[in-house]
Amino acid sequence: MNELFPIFIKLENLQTLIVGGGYVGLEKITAVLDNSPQANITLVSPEIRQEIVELAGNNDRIFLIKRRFVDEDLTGRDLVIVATNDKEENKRIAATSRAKHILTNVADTPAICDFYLSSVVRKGNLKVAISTNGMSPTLAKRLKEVLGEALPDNLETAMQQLKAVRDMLKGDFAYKVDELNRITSVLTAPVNPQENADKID
Ligand SMILES: C[C@@]1(CC(=O)O)c2cc3[nH]c(cc4nc(cc5[nH]c(cc(n2)[C@H]1CCC(=O)O)[C@@](C)(CC(=O)O)[C@@H]5CCC(=O)O)C(CC(=O)O)=C4CCC(=O)O)c(CCC(=O)O)c3CC(=O)O
Ligand SMILES: NC(=O)C1=CN([C@@H]2O[C@H](COP(=O)(O)OP(=O)(O)OC[C@H]3O[C@@H](n4cnc5c(N)ncnc54)[C@H](O)[C@@H]3O)[C@@H](O)[C@H]2O)C=CC1
Repeated sequence: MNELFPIFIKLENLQTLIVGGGYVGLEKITAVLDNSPQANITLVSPEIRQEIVELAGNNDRIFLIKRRFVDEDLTGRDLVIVATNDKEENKRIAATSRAKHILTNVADTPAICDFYLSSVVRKGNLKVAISTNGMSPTLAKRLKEVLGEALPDNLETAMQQLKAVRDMLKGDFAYKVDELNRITSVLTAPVNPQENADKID
């Protein structure tokens, strides 16, 4: 069973630290920025991939520190992603970070992560995050592709119309819930068997 609790975080309100500026560091900073372009990110690493340097060049919320991690780098951070190629150092950084109650992800050791990144389907305001509980990130990536194709593009219009109705509805909470459930019931109603039979004919 997957016991992870999914939440959607406003990273622009938090301070994120990424340790390691190699391939995985690049993947993680890209994942963060694709979802949360306003995120405040500090990345510390003695060697930093050119793609990361370019990202930082175009974004004044990204700070690069070109040296090895020191414990003081954790000061003022809310979220840490550890992605060096030194497994033992990754473990040590994670232990120090957790001791400071900072939510910590360690790219090469799921067992000591407080959270995992997910595969993300995005359609306008809709976002679906997929977790395989660390079992198969590749399956998560494939499912993202399948769901992305399957979800209709007009969901954004539906969402905007429902928001307008939601903003318009007067009355108490229970009334609003009833109304919104009534209007959207068509989305989950079983398809009329007679209608299907007509189509087959
Ligand atoms: C536990 C977790 C922790 C975390 O990183 O947060 C984790 C751990 C590990 N990943 C590894 C490998 C790969 N990871 C990817 C890809 C992604 N990995 C992501 C998340 C997660 N990866 C978390 C669990 C998510 C879940 O529950 O499903 C995604 C979804 C999100 C993101 O990273 O942004 C992103 C897809 C994004 C997308 O495109 O949608 C690929 C495929 C590829 O790159 O094409 C490969 C190679 C193929 C393979 O191994 O499957 C290894 C072995 C390293 C080694 O062998 O050295 C470990 C460590 C281990 O398992 O021990
Ligand atoms: N979670 C995931 O999605 C995946 C995780 N991994 C794992 O992630 C780890 C990193 O892999 P890559 O990025 O490919 O390695 P890499 O060799 O490309 O990059 C490692 C980076 O860490 C930096 N570094 C080393 N020691 C450091 C320190 N003390 N402080 C700060 N930075 C330091 C290096 O300068 C380098 O920039 C590996 O252990 C790998 O097994 C690999 C693939 C996917």
